[in-house]
Amino acid sequence: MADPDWGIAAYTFRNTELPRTLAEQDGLYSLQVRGEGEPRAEIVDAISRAHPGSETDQWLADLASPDVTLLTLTITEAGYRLSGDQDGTAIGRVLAGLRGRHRASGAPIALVPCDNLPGNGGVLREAIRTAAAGEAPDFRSWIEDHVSFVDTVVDRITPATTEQDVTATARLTGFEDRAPVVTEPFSEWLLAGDFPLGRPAWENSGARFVDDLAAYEQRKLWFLNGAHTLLAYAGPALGCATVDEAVRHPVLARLTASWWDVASRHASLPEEDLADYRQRLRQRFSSRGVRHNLLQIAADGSQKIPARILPVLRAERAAQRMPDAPVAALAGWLIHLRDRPVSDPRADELVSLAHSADAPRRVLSALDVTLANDRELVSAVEDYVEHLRLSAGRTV
Ligand SMILES: NC(=O)c1ccc[n+]([C@@H]2O[C@H](COP(=O)([O-])OP(=O)(O)OC[C@H]3O[C@@H](n4cnc5c(N)ncnc54)[C@H](O)[C@@H]3O)[C@@H](O)[C@H]2O)c1
Ligand SMILES: O=P(O)(O)OC[C@@H](O)[C@@H](O)[C@H](O)[C@H](O)CO
Repeated sequence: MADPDWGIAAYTFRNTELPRTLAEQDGLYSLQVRGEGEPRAEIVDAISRAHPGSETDQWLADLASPDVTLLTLTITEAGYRLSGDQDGTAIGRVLAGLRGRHRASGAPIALVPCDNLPGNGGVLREAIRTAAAGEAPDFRSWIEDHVSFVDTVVDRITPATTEQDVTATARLTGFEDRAPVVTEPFSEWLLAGDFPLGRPAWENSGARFVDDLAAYEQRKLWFLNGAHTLLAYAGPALGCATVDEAVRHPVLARLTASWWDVASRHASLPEEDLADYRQRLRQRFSSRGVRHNLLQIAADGSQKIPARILPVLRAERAAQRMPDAPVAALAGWLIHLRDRPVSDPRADELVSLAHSADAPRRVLSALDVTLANDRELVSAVEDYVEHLRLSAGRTV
């Protein structure tokens, strides 16, 4: 492990099976790295304890303890949304933990979101501030002074584990592991922010600490996640199920390259850097080592498209251009909302809009009213739905 002086107390609030499985395995799990050559596996011993979120007292005790110096969160993009009642949400649970910490020791803490959101540290800060609006003033000012919100970019393609992964890992390690993780060889973890009570030596495992990661975050969200989103919606419309299959489809390969060309026009990093990242992405996406299911990536489009696709599309429309790749992503999303099981915090509203008359405009307006008022764009999305339908040779 990166730093044997540290250990992780892991909590999952929705999946009650995983902490039980991990506890039965003494927190050990195997990491299988699959690239183009032979897969390799290692046993990870970073987790000291695993708890279901129902162990509220333990959660509160951990967060109150000054021995706990940081909290990472991986709760998907949708996890940062606030609804009326915070109880039972991830943000509500973190706030309850901070309240206890303030009362108990008042020790500072670093919060480290690891989800694919632009400015994820700032997003978390705003969510906590909003949730704490009705709290006592001294607690609110303690949050401002003692809680550090760290920005991160986590870049490693790690699809959900399948039963085949479980079997293959057992064959490789000889260890019967019910919670293996399968990933690719590439990995990049960037962090920017303060750790007031210290942190593990993550740099020993390749993490990089930078002052400002906005340009890297933009590159990752647009080039990797934006292309994933494009493929997740246009891919199934053309009969593809996984990322590696999709990038071998001639129409999708061309759209992906076109997306990267368009995104390059507006990205902040130098052209050589973007070209190098694209080159690596081509290899990463086409690897048959990790089979990344497009329907997994298709979840929560309403939370992902605004960060990954719309900034580039807006910049292109401002320049009076109509690039086909972002239009294809939106058209594919419309087909997805009509035809597939939709997992999204706004699913009911979006599915109903997608089946309404004037669907392209109304679905777009759920994301951005200005874009929905762009008649040329609405009509391009409508035409692209038809184009995908004809390309697939099926009725949408
Ligand atoms: N897997 C990857 O390749 C990868 C790489 C980089 C970043 N990420 C980020 O991590 C996130 C999670 O990916 P994962 O592979 O760990 O997925 P996962 O399905 O294994 O874990 C998601 C976790 O989030 C929880 N969750 C889901 N919706 C939630 C909500 N509304 N509120 C609170 N918790 C919620 C689930 O219970 C689960 O514990 C992604 O959405 C992405 O933002 C993933
Ligand atoms: O649910 P998402 O779209 O945020 O994530 C799905 C994949 O795009 C994502 O997990 C990538 O594999 C990851 O971001 C690579 O670093």
